[in-house]
Amino acid sequence: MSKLKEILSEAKEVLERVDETAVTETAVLLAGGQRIFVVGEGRSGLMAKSFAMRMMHLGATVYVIGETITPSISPGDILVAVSGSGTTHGVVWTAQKARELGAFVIALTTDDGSPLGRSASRLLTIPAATKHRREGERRSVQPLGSLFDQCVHLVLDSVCLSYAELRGVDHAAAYKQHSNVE
Ligand SMILES: O=C([C@H](O)CO)[C@H](O)[C@H](O)COP(=O)(O)O
Repeated sequence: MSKLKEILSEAKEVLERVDETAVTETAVLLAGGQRIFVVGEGRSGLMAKSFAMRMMHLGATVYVIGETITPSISPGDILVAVSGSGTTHGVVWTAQKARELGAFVIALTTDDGSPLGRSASRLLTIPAATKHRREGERRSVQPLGSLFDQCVHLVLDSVCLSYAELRGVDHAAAYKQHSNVE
């Protein structure tokens, strides 16, 4: 099998096990109009940022934790936390702190029982391999958490698609929000 086909086959297997109702419900929650914050480290953080960018195009008020222009989090805000392992210190700490501050936390992780999973108000479980290759975790031919990253990206794009439908944002409206200084 070609490498590309192998990756597609791995991602398909994981995505078929993602709870689509949870994906739709996530979009409904986000379309509620609250401010959205995202957090993640490394490649998980890049997936979170990519989601934040598209949500901005779709009209959401969205911030990336750790950026200089990110304001304080308040009750009613939603934090989307991405961590394959669910144990990355900064992400777990941010999720716990956000809950204490009254925010709603949506976690994307492979492990519902992880510290991040246990800190979340709602889970979007992605049953992929992580960089730790823990016992019971899905196998992958790809290095580190690549399979998790790919699947998170597609799941969050699916959230974006539902969000766009719910908010009545079409391609033309999203395009208007796209940077015009690049
Ligand atoms: O960057 C990462 C690494 O390359 C694995 O693919 C991870 O995303 C980063 O280390 C954070 O880990 P998790 O919080 O377990 O996703």
